[in-house]
Amino acid sequence: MTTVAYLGPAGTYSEMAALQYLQLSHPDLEHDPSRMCPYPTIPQAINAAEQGHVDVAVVPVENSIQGGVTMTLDSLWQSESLQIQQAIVMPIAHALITRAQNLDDIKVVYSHPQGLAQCQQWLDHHLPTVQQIASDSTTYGLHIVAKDVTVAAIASQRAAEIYYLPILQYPINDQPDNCTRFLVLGRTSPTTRGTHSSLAFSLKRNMPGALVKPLLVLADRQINMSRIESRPTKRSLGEYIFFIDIEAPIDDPNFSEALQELQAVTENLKILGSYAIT
Ligand SMILES: O=C(O)C(=O)Cc1ccccc1
Repeated sequence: MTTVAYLGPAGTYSEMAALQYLQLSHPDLEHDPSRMCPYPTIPQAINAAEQGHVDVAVVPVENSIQGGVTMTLDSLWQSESLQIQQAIVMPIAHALITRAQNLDDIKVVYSHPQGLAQCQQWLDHHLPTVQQIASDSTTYGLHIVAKDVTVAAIASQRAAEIYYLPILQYPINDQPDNCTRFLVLGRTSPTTRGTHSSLAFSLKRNMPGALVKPLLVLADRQINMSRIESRPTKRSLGEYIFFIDIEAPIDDPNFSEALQELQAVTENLKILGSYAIT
């Protein structure tokens, strides 16, 4: 039985992505709640998959407006055994969930940092003096919303239904085309043939042109990158790990040869997975 770790409690966008994954990968199976394993933070969900407590973890990795989810990128780099099995892109539309009758009655608003950031202009305009509290997930604050009529949370419409709480306004995200990419991480190689691959590497020395060399390997072989992002190595200021997405499967011969060449011009090269995007 496939078990799935995700950022909880129930009603998060990660849970919606996890349910979509189960439906796509096991269309014949009936929905079984015991497959769904909520964790309070993204690193804990990833760790559960790494330790083998669950089969896969479904975690957000990038938002179309806010960019990379740094916790996911950092955990992936540190992971010894996890591979990206699949990517899932989901549209995200946020609701303001509260028992308050008017916006004027709201004193505090809770959400995940991505939720607050994706509604920043709306908040500045409609709730300029309200205290914003960043929490581990969009649904974390809903138990407080249930008790206190001056509290609101930014979460999904589905979350409002699950907790039987009213929506005062929807949608409140600043950009209508707000999307988040989620990754399915597991200890085995993906079963379906990939179309995309992800790599991460650190550089040998902090010297002029160090990043150009790996990029030239890809450019010379006409290999298209669909994303590049850097994160600090945490060793010393100014040293970075680069995360790169490639529009090619890992078993493409041209790409396999590029990987050999990349070994020579990087310090530590990690293949994070070769997978399909749904
Ligand atoms: O907190 C959630 O619901 C998540 O799954 C993380 C998140 C938050 C905001 C947008 C997309 C994902």
